[in-house]
Amino acid sequence: MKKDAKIYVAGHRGLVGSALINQLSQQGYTNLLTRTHAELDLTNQNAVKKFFSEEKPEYVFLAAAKVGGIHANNTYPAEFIHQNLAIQTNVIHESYVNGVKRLLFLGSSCIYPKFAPQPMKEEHLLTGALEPTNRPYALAKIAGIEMCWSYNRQYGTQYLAAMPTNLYGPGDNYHPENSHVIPALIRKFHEAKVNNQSVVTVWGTGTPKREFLCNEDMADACVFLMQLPDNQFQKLLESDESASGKLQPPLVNVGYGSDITIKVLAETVQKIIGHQGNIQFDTSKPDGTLRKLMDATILHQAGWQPKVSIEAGLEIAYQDFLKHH
Ligand SMILES: NC(=O)C1=CN([C@@H]2O[C@H](COP(=O)(O)OP(=O)(O)OC[C@H]3O[C@@H](n4cnc5c(N)ncnc54)[C@H](OP(=O)(O)O)[C@@H]3O)[C@@H](O)[C@H]2O)C=CC1
Ligand SMILES: C[C@H]1O[C@H](OP(=O)(O)OP(=O)(O)OC[C@H]2O[C@@H](n3cnc4c(=O)[nH]c(N)nc43)[C@H](O)[C@@H]2O)[C@@H](O)[C@@H](O)C1=O
Repeated sequence: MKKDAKIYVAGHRGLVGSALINQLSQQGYTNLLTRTHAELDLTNQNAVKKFFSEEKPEYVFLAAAKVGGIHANNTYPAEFIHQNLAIQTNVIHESYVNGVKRLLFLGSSCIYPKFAPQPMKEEHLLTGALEPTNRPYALAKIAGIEMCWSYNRQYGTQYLAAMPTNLYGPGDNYHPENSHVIPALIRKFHEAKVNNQSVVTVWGTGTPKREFLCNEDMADACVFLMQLPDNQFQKLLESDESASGKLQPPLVNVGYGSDITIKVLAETVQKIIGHQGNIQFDTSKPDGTLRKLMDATILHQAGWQPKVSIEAGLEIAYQDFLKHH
């Protein structure tokens, strides 16, 4: 990507999109193209068509999506499948029609089977049943991967799908019910501290494990992937050398490398916030997948590693929460 290349960051005000804008700006990219949701509804086929034909971006980071935690996914399944299918279909197709050089589609670790072997490799896609709490979202993301792969095969495009693990960081959504676990716990422990409440309720049993990556690292990995020289990028698109010997979609895992239980996460957040008191587990709430650690060997072999530890990342996230609440 040349420094003056026209780069469209879809979803630039979101957790990942905002970090992408920071990362690209810091690296000297000067021609960033953005539209807010109000300016361009990516579920609107005609609006997306008009936007791409007028603007002709050269590179696309597709970080716009309907996103939420376990409760939101479970409560609004129709919105999750409809909006994600529409956004990605419109953006991927118009990228093809308008000659976009490279596109990075962001999926999610929930595309892998609920009981996939751990750590989960790219080749585990479509080898078993999905976790029910986020199946509509996961199926939309799987369709997005298949669409990237199909366009690459039929039209020779260069569309790569990156699968992030659970993300957090500055600019997160701190909604009490609809957010992911880290922003939810930051809010709960902070509110308990300022209101002198001794007990904080954490959903589920506390035993599920999650792998967490800071949005700054996620954006760094996305830019790293899009900057790969042609031969290396092409190799990721055509990675058919899996252990199973089967053809593989253009898919790459983006993870931190280790996971922790929700109980340990809650205790860590409690300590960082300085809340004194007890944690109680509400087992009427779903646990979701028990474990979903990614195997990020492909990305590591390409030369990328995360930089932000979970403790450092949680500190940064809490400071961001304090700035805005
Ligand atoms: N956060 C996480 O833990 C994980 C995220 N991912 C994936 O990473 C990507 C980025 O997620 P994240 O940054 O967390 O999500 P956010 O919800 O923070 O940001 C998504 C962005 O997309 C925009 N958007 C949503 N719908 C539309 C639409 N119809 N038209 C235009 N813009 C729209 C939102 O705008 P507005 O808010 O105004 O609607 C928002 O700016 C997504 O593909 C997500 O699936 C994958 C795994 C984990
Ligand atoms: C990234 C990923 O995010 C979603 O999946 P998830 O990993 O299950 O997401 P989560 O962050 O919401 O929960 C993680 C764990 O944490 C527990 N938990 C405890 N207490 C709270 C709590 O207060 N809020 C939330 N949200 N969870 C809590 C919760 O019960 C669960 O065991 C997908 O739907 C899908 O969107 C997706 O791809």
